[in-house]
Amino acid sequence: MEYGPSNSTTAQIPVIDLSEADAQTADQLVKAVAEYGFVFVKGEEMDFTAQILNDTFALSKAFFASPVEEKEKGGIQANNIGWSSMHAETLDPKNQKRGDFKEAINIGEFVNGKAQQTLAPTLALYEDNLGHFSVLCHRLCMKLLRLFALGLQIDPSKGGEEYFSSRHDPNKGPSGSILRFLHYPAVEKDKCSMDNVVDIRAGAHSDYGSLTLLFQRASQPGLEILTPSSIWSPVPICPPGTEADAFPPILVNIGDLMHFWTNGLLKSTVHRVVFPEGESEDRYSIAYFCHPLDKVEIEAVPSKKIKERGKQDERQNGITITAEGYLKKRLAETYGWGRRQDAAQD
Ligand SMILES: O=C(O)CCC(=O)C(=O)O
Ligand SMILES: [Fe+2]
Repeated sequence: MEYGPSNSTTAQIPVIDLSEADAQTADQLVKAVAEYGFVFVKGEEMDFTAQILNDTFALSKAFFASPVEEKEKGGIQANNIGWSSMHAETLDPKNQKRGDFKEAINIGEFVNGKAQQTLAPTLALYEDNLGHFSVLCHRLCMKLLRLFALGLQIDPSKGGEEYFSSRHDPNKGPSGSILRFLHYPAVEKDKCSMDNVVDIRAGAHSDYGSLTLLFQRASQPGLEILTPSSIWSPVPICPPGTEADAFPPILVNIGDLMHFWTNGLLKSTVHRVVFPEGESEDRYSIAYFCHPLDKVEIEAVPSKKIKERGKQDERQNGITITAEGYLKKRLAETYGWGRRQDAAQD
């Protein structure tokens, strides 16, 4: 069913206000991601403003509009950083004949406000703004990670509320966290064939890391999630009650690493991006993929809630892996980089 048709009813993803970052909010948040794998968050003190978002989207647009030769100079590398051209990525290889109808630029971590990669001239001019945006994203992720730990009732002697955030602290070492701009051009209907699902903007997949933030533009839909009953549901951009907000709430989803770490309590959900029905415009989205520090061992989380759930822990089957090892394995599977002969089996 991972390539089935879309339902017309939008997904009922909860919207949570983070202004009061208390135990009740933490509980709501954990419940939402345990059920849907996705949640919308809002709250003024997050430091994002409509202006910052508009400027960042404008920068993304300018980058994608720049000459191919310029973008190619920073082509994607095995470290997952750089520009991936149209169709270069195939997120659902079993069901796609052509690669995703998208291009993307992955920007790695900033160190003291400086990008650790050569930025194309369009982006280089705004390095400070990009660095600031990436800091705001990470700050929000740290806040969410604290709330997850609070909601999961992690043993205070084992790190308590700081259990996840301390393992994502950029001052303690590098991680695979990525700021990603995405561009999905509008395609004429007869040039793509969604009916037999040959072409898709982003194939069905789940994200790899701890959590992802996603920023969308009000008139550019396309994201869908696979619901537990195997139905594809469109994700609204401005869910009910947020229409009057200065900008749409930020969409958060759980990645596979966090799913594995919490033994499936915080759930990663399969999603995809489709061509909307009727007239469409280009879609621009911005994702922030938050990963633990490379060296972090993904050990069983000392949480009362996870224990109470009583599901068999996958890590008891002798699996020990670092965050870096986990990410490398997933990237090899997506891009065929450094693929080992046995990669498909594990
Ligand atoms: O553009 C979007 O809405 C989703 C992007 C996405 O799912 C991804 O890059 O992992
Ligand atoms: Fe994704």
